Amino acid sequence: MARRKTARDVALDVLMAVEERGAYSNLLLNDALTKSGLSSRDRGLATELVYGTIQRRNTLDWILNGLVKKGVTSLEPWVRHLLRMGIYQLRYLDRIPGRAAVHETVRMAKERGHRGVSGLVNGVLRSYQRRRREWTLPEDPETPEKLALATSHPEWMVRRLMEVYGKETARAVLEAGNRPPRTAVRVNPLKSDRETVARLLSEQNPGMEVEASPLSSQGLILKGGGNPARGLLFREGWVTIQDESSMLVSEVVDPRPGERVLDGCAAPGGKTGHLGERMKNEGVLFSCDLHPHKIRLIEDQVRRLGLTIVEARRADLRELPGNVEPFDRVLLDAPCSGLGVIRRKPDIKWSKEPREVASLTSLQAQLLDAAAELVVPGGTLVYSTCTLEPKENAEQVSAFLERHPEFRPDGSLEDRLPEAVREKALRGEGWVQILPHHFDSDGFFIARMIKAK
Ligand SMILES: C[S@@+](CC[C@H](N)C(=O)[O-])C[C@H]1O[C@@H](n2cnc3c(N)ncnc32)[C@H](O)[C@@H]1O
Repeated sequence: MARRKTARDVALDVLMAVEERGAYSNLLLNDALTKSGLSSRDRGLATELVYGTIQRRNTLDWILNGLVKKGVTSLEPWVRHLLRMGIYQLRYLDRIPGRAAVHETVRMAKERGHRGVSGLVNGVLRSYQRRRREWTLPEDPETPEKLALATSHPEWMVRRLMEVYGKETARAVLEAGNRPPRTAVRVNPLKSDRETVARLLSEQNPGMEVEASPLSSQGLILKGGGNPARGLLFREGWVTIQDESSMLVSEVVDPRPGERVLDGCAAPGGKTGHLGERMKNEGVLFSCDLHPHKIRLIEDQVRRLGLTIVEARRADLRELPGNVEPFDRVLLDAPCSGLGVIRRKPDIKWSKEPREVASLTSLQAQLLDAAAELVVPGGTLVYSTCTLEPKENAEQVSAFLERHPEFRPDGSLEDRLPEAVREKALRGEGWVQILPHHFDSDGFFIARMIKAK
């Protein structure tokens, strides 16, 4: 009978699949954990190994390049992932004794390869244990190369962040990228209120600390004490797991009951759900996405929340003008390079390339042009991304406003932002940029514009 998979086996399978299929680590990991039958402790270890190994890849490869004769790229992919995971445990997981990490890694090498591979794995890990002082990271990294190594990000990203935000801020952003994401939930005002839900969550989850979010009036931050996605409050639609910066987006859209609202890039439906809640389930909420397989995710979301005003449809936003009546408010939460959500999806660091930004900015401009046509005179357009790249954010919006003199940046945005955001975030005319270290939340850009009457 086949041996049951351990946390390390599951983690290695996910690491290989992320690279082979180019899929997001969080989706693959969730899927693998659901099928694994692992205890909650082992699920925690598998999660830490997957995220940690991807997060620290730069630093791990720097070490491995000093230990593997022909360098880390000469290794078969599974051996490379296994060694990265082994070194990760030795370097970053103090609670795992070194000999257990080596023993388990060598066992996996034996099971998956021939004797030569397990010999190599054993030799590399033991050499690292003996020589680990040789890999001391600079305490105050001055250059982009050193900062890339110390924070384990690709050099092009470090250079770009330094160029845009300066060295100190870039470093704070990069360090925030390595911190584990906080869990936040949005309370559904159609079912309850923030105080009641905070009390229920604390009662139902011993050890969980619950705090009000400084970013959203509907948000709660949860620390420790279980997974809210498994609880009754989630299943019954009282809460939705969502990052606090994301919550701010629908608050800035500020839709009113009875209006016609479009969520133009909607899947998986996090913001659609929030818009529907704020509309008190009255009016029309048209929610579309390009990819047919994602429409079900929006439908599941709105059903769970008890929303009946949502029409979820597969559509290319660029083809909607002329085919639907215009809307009082349009949200364009555009596809982007995702540099603000690296702590949640660390694989973005290694899968994105600078040239992708160029193709994304051109897609975003096309989406914005289509969205503009879909707003009624006097209506509101909100553009948001979860990235930190100005070409996709403030520069994108400036170019849009030049192409569309019928729109003006909305100066009232300032008054709509919570005080904490006004104090910390970067702001321009009608836009706000939250960086990941400001609130330990996702990095987000939000711009609000008004169409002339
Ligand atoms: C950042 S995600 C949206 C996240 C969503 N607003 C939420 O809060 O859950 C961007 C979405 O845009 C969709 N998309 C990309 N190109 C599109 C297009 N031409 N028309 C409509 N949707 C598109 C992608 O499939 C993706 O789901």
